[in-house]
Amino acid sequence: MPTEHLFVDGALAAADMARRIGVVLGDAIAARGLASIALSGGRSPRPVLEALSAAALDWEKVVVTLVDERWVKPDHADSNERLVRETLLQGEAAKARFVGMKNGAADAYAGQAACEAAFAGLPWPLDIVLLGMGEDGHTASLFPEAKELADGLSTSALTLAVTPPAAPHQRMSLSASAILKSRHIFLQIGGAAKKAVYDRALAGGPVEELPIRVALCQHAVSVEVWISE
Ligand SMILES: O=C1O[C@H](COP(=O)(O)O)[C@@H](O)[C@H](O)[C@H]1O
Repeated sequence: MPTEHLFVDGALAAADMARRIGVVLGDAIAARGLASIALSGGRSPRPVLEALSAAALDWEKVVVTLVDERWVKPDHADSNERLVRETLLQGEAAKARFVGMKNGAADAYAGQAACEAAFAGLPWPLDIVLLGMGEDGHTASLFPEAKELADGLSTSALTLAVTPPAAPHQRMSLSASAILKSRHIFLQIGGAAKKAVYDRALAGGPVEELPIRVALCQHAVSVEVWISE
């Protein structure tokens, strides 16, 4: 069962999540000399990343990467790399080592091998994988009904290319096995619609129906969830 942090206000939830991330990264640096975090994109993480950017950490010892990426140029409005650069990687936090998913290949499928090679060089297990969730139950870019979902749930590769059935842009995503190669999974759930999906996912059922169950219905990695109204 995940540890739930409940907030009436999304801004308070984001501030608390940023504080907790800072503690875990600081502890990792103290214990191992290095900290690592994989970040989700979309709308939800923005206030968390802005707050985290101000954390008093030895940022040169932090590796920042992505849980998923849209196959668009890094200056595109939908780029998760752009989100991370504009929010987290500012001031002292710009000293962190960023490893993105997008490369120069023409599409995500052609770019997967180079992305996989880059991700093989990350310090696994990652200290934190920060997940979001769509109202369809997708997490990272593991979408229900995507033709790549079965592969994403079973492959031992760290990454895979995905075409979302109903969302724009090809994606690169962490696989389920990579998400679980982590010391902590943190999840953001904002609003009543996502809370209803979260409750349904927790109740159990096929992971193919609600891929967020990759994180919620397992016992190998501790999961903390920040829930706001
Ligand atoms: O497409 C994506 O969606 C989910 C949820 O995004 P949000 O905008 O509803 O917060 C996100 O976790 C994922 O990383 C992103 O690429």
